[in-house]
Amino acid sequence: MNGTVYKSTGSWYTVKSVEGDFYECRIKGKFRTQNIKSTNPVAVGDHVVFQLEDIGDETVAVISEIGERKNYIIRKSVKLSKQTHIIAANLDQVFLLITLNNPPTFTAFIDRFLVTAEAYDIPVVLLFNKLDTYSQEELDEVDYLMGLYSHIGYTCIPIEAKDGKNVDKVRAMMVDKTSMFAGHSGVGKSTLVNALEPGLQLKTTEISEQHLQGQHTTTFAEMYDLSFNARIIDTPGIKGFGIVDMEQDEIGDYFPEFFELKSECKFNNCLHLDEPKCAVKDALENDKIAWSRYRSYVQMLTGEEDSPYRER
Ligand SMILES: Nc1nc2c(ncn2[C@@H]2O[C@H](COP(=O)(O)OP(=O)(O)OP(=O)(O)O)[C@@H](O)[C@H]2O)c(=O)[nH]1
Ligand SMILES: [Zn+2]
Repeated sequence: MNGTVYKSTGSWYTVKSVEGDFYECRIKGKFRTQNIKSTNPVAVGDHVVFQLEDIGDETVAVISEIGERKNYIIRKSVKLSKQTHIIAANLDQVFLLITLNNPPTFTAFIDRFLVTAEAYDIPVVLLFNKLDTYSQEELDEVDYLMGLYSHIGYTCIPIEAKDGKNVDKVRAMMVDKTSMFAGHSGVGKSTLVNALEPGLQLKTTEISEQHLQGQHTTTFAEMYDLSFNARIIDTPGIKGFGIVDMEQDEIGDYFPEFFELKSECKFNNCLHLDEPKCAVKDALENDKIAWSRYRSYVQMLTGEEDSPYRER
């Protein structure tokens, strides 16, 4: 049978078959995990093949194969820093919620997130939330940012999650897809999910209560079916994408507007810093590339880890 992994606890996997039934599955033997040193061979979102097998008196569902992943997001395992933990696989899109205030979302954070998503090969949609709380000046800033990012090619939607404004636009984009929501704590992720699907209880609060009690819990991602033929992957306790290891000369390729100009730079390995005849620097001087984007790029390149804009 074929199915998709909805939940994983480390030894058991909840799989939904294409027929729509849920099975608690085990895995058997060793899996080739596409050259990733990962602590978990099967992740939420994985497409799997499984069989019902009789073991003794019991019938057990056993996963025997994992389909090729179109993308996946990983974290370093806490205990074994060289090993990684696959959080989720086969995401169609991630919605990044952005607020100018309460909390502030800096462009450096947005850009770092976008670069990581480009590296993971996951499309991002930018949702500018809490528009009802902004002054005219802040609304102008939102307009500017939406212009900037939509020009690069990212879909931008202004929303008010609390009173449901434009939530229908988000819903329409989610149909037939597997999505994830990201953004700083307090940007309105839970509020938006509640507006999209009233009554859906995600694990977020449960986890933070456990944290308050000082308990260490491993957080596992979980997939949920929504009533309008959409799926979301909830990753309790995980706010951003973390940091992907990237080679220096690869970072610029994940800024789409830089990548587009790269072939016009004099040197094909141009890092767009002080090289002569750099098309990216030219575009920057001519206001065709935003300074905020270039600043984020240089920050990532030079690894200014102590920057106040660093991802939380
Ligand atoms: N005024 C206004 N408040 C909003 C809006 N969206 C969310 N909020 C409020 O912002 C606060 C934080 O929202 P949450 O949905 O809990 O934020 P979150 O991103 O889920 O936060 P974490 O669970 O910490 O990651 C709540 O008090 C919401 O009511 C909005 O569009 N307008
Ligand atoms: Zn260049």
